Amino acid sequence: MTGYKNGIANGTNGHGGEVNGQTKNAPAYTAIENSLTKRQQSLVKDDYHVKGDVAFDEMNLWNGKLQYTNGINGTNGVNAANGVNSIHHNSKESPPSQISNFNDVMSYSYEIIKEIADYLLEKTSIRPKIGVICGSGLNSLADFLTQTDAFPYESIPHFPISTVEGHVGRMVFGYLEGVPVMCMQGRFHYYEGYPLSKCSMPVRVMKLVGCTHLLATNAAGGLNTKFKVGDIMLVRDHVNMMGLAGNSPLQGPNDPRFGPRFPPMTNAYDKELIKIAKKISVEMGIEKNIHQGVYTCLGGPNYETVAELRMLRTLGVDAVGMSTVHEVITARHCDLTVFAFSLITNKCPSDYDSDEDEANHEEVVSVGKQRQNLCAELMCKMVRAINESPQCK
Ligand SMILES: O=P(O)(O)O[C@H]1O[C@H](CO)[C@@H](O)[C@H]1O
Ligand SMILES: Nc1nc2[nH]cnc2c(=O)[nH]1
Repeated sequence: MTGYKNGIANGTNGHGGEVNGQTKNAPAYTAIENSLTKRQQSLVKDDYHVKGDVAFDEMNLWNGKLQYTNGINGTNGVNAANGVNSIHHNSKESPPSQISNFNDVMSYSYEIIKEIADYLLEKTSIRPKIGVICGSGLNSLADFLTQTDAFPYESIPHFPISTVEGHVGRMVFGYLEGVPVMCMQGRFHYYEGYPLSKCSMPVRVMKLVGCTHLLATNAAGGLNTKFKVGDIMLVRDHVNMMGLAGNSPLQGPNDPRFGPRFPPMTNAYDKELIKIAKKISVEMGIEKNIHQGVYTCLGGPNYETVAELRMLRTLGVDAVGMSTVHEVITARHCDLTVFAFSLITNKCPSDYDSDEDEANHEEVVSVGKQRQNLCAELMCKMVRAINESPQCK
């Protein structure tokens, strides 16, 4: 292991750093800073003032200089942008023990994600504006793309593989309604054994490929008694149960090239796009089957007990699944505009004597397949609307 010492700088990405106590200029960093939106700049600036921020504390970003007093160069070839604060841990040969999932949070540096994005951009001439994630049973949404270039996950450097039935495991580039998109035909879940940061890593790839929007779909259990199987819930908000329990895709060193240490989530799901989706549902004549609501993600893979479902309902949750929330947090962190919908694939029982069948994945996938055309139509119309929205210009 390279080991790490106080003040070691990164040499690979043009950043300066403090080497043996001397500060170097960081021109590349200024370019990154300039590329951030005003909102991000102000948040990153706030961030910089937060004492104890893991990766970038003691960083003099605003003078165009990057000073790491406690940067780390080392494990898995990471650079100082992923440096870990060693204030509590000086000059040791092993990762700080207080970061229990150290290798996980270090495994997808900005440079690695850039490498993935560059790999894809080199292999396709399509320049997507919108990243789409297909939920369980909704893989066929990708079949609506035209002029496609498809990349099985195992062919993409550093990519995890998809292990869940109903998730094909390909990144498909193509056009929907003439709009360039990239589509994850299969997502990664926490229950597959991937840390949340890895599950949502492709969202950062979407950002670096040039997307401005994320359109996420999922299969979910309906808690709201008004929801019927086959209905669609436009996600208005989420309750981040895993986050409340201390698990976040943004855990670990923050790299401000993606976004600020403490991103807000007040308007995680774009209001305008929800309005547009409602209008579209009227045009499609399915307004009775479209609802708005709150989604939550649990770790899975087991479905919920009746007591858990009652608790979630009390908390104001309308639909429950095992995905999306960490993807949305990652997307908002890097300033992608988000639209998401859940296909209600099963009803969640509220008592032990319920007539409802117990949730099972076959049913989930089968309802997805039955409703794929409806979901595809909504998705196509939303893609067209997003493309016409001012943020996409
Ligand atoms: O969220 P998506 O991937 O659509 O799938 C949902 O359906 C599966 C369970 O049947 C879980 O993976 C859950 O998250
Ligand atoms: N957690 C969870 N995920 C789902 N995905 C599809 N249906 C369900 C459900 O009832 N619960």
